[in-house]
Amino acid sequence: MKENIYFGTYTKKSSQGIYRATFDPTTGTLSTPQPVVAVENPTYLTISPDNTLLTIAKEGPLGGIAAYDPSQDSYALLADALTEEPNPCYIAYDQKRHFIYTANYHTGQIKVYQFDNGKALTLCDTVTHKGYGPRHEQDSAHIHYTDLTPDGRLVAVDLGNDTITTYDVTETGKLKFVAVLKTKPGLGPRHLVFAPDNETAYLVGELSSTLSTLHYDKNGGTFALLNTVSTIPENWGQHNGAAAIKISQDGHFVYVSNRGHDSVAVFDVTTKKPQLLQLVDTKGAFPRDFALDLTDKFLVVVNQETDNISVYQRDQAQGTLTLLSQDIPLPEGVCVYFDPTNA
Ligand SMILES: O=C1O[C@H](COP(=O)(O)O)[C@@H](O)[C@H](O)[C@H]1O
Repeated sequence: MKENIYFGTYTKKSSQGIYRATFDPTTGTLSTPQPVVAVENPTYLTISPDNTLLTIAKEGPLGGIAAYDPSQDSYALLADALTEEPNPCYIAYDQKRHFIYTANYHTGQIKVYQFDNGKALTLCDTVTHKGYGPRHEQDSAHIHYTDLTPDGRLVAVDLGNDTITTYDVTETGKLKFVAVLKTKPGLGPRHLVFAPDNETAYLVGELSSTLSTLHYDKNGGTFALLNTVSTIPENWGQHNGAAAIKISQDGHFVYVSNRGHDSVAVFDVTTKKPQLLQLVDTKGAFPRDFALDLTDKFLVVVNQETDNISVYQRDQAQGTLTLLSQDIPLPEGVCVYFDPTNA
């Protein structure tokens, strides 16, 4: 069965908003993405299990989130929550509690919304981080990611103050601080993924171009650092900002995109000490995001600055990638999302 794939974009140049394409997992063929939702800066998106498209959104000076109905081609707007502030950069949905969480890089804030009946978005809580780091990009807190831990806490990754913070979520959507891990100064943590064992997490450091292995202890809600490796070659002398991180369904391989080196780094993580297997050229500039398809046999990456998508076949036993295509057009691509509801 063909898979639906959505692309979030910046709309600073020619992009019209959210794009959708179909992906054939028997051949690895991706159709040319077409615009489906006209919205400013849908830079991150997700689809809830009950089939609501939730996205970062902007409307002139207002920033926030919006919810659309993807069951019809009109993608009717169900609800939005926009206020006078920069738009966030990450959105997550909590199916069990019907909450939505956002991370805002610019304000250093996490917001929690209730999404009842799929019709109204009510703000339940706002948490503001403080602090900074040694790099010029770390002038203040810059939360880049917030999502659920496997045991239902919330974890926030702050690039600005080099922290990984865990929160409990109350029934009314309030966040209660649990614990914080301070990384090496200047690491610039951006995103993390959990392994299927639910106690190992892999963290990408944007400013340091690193991949760190963390141990998550669900009893105390704490993270501990196990090791850190580079995502780029030692002799790379130009700018690089590591960006997206994904893990294979079997938990054996981790993938990280490198903006600058313009590659995807492939790691074997079977021993929990990542071993670099491959650095594949993304055939474009600034690979901001990528995703493994629903079968885990392919990887699709968007090159933000060259407006193209590249597709790779993934060897499921070895973890390695082989380029299949590199010239599928997509303006200002920043998010790749396979719709899990059409699996
Ligand atoms: O990875 C990055 O993300 C931040 C946050 O995204 P934004 O769309 O909320 O601005 C961005 O500012 C930064 O340039 C980029 O490297």
